[in-house]
Amino acid sequence: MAMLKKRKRDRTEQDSEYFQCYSDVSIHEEMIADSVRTNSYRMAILRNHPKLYGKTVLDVGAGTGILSVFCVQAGAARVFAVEASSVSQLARDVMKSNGMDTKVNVIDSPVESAEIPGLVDAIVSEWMGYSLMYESMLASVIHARDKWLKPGGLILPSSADMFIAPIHHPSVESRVNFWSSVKDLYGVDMACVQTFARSCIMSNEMDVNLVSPEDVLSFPVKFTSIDLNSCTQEEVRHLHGSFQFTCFGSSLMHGFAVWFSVTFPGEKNVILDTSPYAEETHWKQTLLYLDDEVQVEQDTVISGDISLSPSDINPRHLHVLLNYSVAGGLSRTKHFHMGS
Ligand SMILES: C[S@@+](CC[C@H](N)C(=O)[O-])C[C@H]1O[C@@H](n2cnc3c(N)ncnc32)[C@H](O)[C@@H]1O
Repeated sequence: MAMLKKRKRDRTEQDSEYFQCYSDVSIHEEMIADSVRTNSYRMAILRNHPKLYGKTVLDVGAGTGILSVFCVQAGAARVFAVEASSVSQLARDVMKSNGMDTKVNVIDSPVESAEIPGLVDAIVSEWMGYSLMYESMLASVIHARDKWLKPGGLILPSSADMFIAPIHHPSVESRVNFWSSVKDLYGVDMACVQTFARSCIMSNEMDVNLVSPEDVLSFPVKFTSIDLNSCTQEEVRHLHGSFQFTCFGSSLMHGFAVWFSVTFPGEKNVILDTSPYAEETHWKQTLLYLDDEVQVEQDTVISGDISLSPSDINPRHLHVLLNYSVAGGLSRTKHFHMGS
């Protein structure tokens, strides 16, 4: 029997599949309902009222249009709301419902092929995916910035930082231990499934999940930063950074958590923080599990490096390469995937 091989789709097919995901209401519902996300954008846009008043704004990936509405509320004279998925129709309805259809031009197109008359004073975009780079939407924002943003124009958000920390994750133990509890439930001994369960959980797939602050085993390390005013396509395609942690105390380490924050400039910066120490967002944290848990003690040193890049099969998907060593032991390498 012939092996089924994953067919590598061409870029157009991948993009239409990607925009199709944004044609459903549930993803927009999740984003708008994420009050940490939506209120951070709202506050950041309204606080930039002195820079937006009477100005022209480009909203890259406008979705249902809420950020464009905030821009008009902040005084923008004209907003180009560019949206490639079919929800652009809804954005148009939202503008009408809010009496903003004369100020906001909804453009149904990928930003890469949009026609914008002239340069803009500001760009706003919510482009961040899981682990910041999943979906690779930042490339579209950079494209728009280089083509349409006036020199010295405003870009919201203006920077992004990525963090990593070693973690304990109690769900690994509870899911593995579930198999030994089956005997109490139904009288059938299924403890032999535990090893398989552990290998499935601690796989090469990245897990989007929440980490409690008490399960972070050391101070986190900021391993890379992006300046949205100046970053290039090449720089953001491969993000890389190193880390060294000193553990707080005795614990079982299951892996690493990765998260990001973005900063909006203004008289007072607004920071949208997706860390385990901040209020929960729909991005949660991204977990990278080791193959086997490791016992760490107070002052155990964990060092290594991490790289993020688009997957070879689909550039919207994410590949992470992690090298790490615990207590000066053997250096280990693990590849992780999100999406493919
Ligand atoms: C994370 S959502 C944000 C939606 C909206 N701005 C909000 O804050 O609710 C990203 C949106 O950008 C759109 N998008 C992604 N890449 C795009 C591109 N190259 N051109 C136009 N729209 C794009 C997606 O279809 C999606 O609706």
